[in-house]
Amino acid sequence: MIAIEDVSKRYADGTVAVDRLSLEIPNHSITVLVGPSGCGKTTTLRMINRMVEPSSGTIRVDGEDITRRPVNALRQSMGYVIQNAGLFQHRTILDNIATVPRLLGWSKERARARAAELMERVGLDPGMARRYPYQLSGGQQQRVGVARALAADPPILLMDEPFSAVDPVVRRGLQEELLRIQGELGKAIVFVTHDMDEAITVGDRVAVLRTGGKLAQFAAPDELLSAPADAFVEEFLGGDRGIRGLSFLSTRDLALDRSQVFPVGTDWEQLAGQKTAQAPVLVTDADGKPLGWADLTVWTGEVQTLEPYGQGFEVGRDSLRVALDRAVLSPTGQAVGVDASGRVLGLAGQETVATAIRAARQRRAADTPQESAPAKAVR
Ligand SMILES: Nc1ncnc2c1ncn2[C@@H]1O[C@H](COP(=O)(O)OP(=O)(O)OP(=O)(O)O)[C@@H](O)[C@H]1O
Repeated sequence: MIAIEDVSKRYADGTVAVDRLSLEIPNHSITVLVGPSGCGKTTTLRMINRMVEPSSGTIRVDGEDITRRPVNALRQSMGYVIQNAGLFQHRTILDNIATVPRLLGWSKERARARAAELMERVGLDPGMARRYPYQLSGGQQQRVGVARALAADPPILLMDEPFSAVDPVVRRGLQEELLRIQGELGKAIVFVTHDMDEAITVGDRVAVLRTGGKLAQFAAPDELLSAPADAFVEEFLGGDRGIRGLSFLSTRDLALDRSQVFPVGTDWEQLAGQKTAQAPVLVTDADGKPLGWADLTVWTGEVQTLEPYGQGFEVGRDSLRVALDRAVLSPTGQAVGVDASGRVLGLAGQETVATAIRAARQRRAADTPQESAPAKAVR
């Protein structure tokens, strides 16, 4: 654990960048520092690896005051990733990644073998090993930056706006990749961004700083969205925080309706005469996978041309936000809930989703353990 205890930083010109900051950053989690430009995020991060020395206060790693450790040893225990990756332009991708192991005295072969392993881990094609940074896209360069920071397997990873310089689509890919890697490696990651959406996507806990380097709120993303500490945090979170908060509520307990789901081979003529046929029905293939919507109210002797069902949601994996989105976009107002292999489990209309939202809110208000556990956004 990294413990920042009552730390302040006043630069030589008198600027107070960080003001009496206290934070506990647990192992095996991603802690995000977020806030407007100049609020002291980078200064805080750099005090952890002693690129900047605090004016007062103490920082401990696993209980030990970091000023007691030799700076080199401290930095080797912390991978560091910066915006634009900061790669060595005259070195190949493989040798960029092998930099720290080589500094630690590993043989060239061992360091390169480790670098090749890391390329695979961060999703880089092995064919890129011999290329130079300028021959890679911005997103690929960032992956190299992450691989390089992980090369000596440090327990701590410091990331300063690592994905800010790439376009939004690539950025989302990098965020997902980071979460996947973290799921495998379980580092203590401190991640700086000025983008609240990014903070909420990658963070287990988010520290919101205000100008002048003061902590405004330190909380799990769903708590930030549902209970911002003050007007500053609320404004920084931006609009539609209610809808965004649905990303943290699971579809696991949705009351799905199966009464309007029928497989091919159903006796449609008989069904057309029944009450169920007054609403659109979802037709599935023999395997239970959705084919499309059919309208049996105007029976012409065969099933009307099927209307595409659009996209479904995976029950338990996707969030209520996704389910609501699918219901809003559905031609029938019903979202199609499927299992991991794509078979239909049932339908959920907007009202069903709204009921699930109310139930989740009530559970949260009652603070049952199920809802009070630190939440990571489902999809
Ligand atoms: N070496 C320095 N000397 C004097 N002031 C500094 C120095 N480095 C940073 N500052 C000031 O300290 C404050 C915090 O800067 P810092 O870079 O930590 O903020 P930040 O939140 O990371 O900003 P950004 O999002 O724009 O990168 C700013 O007012 C900045 O101008």
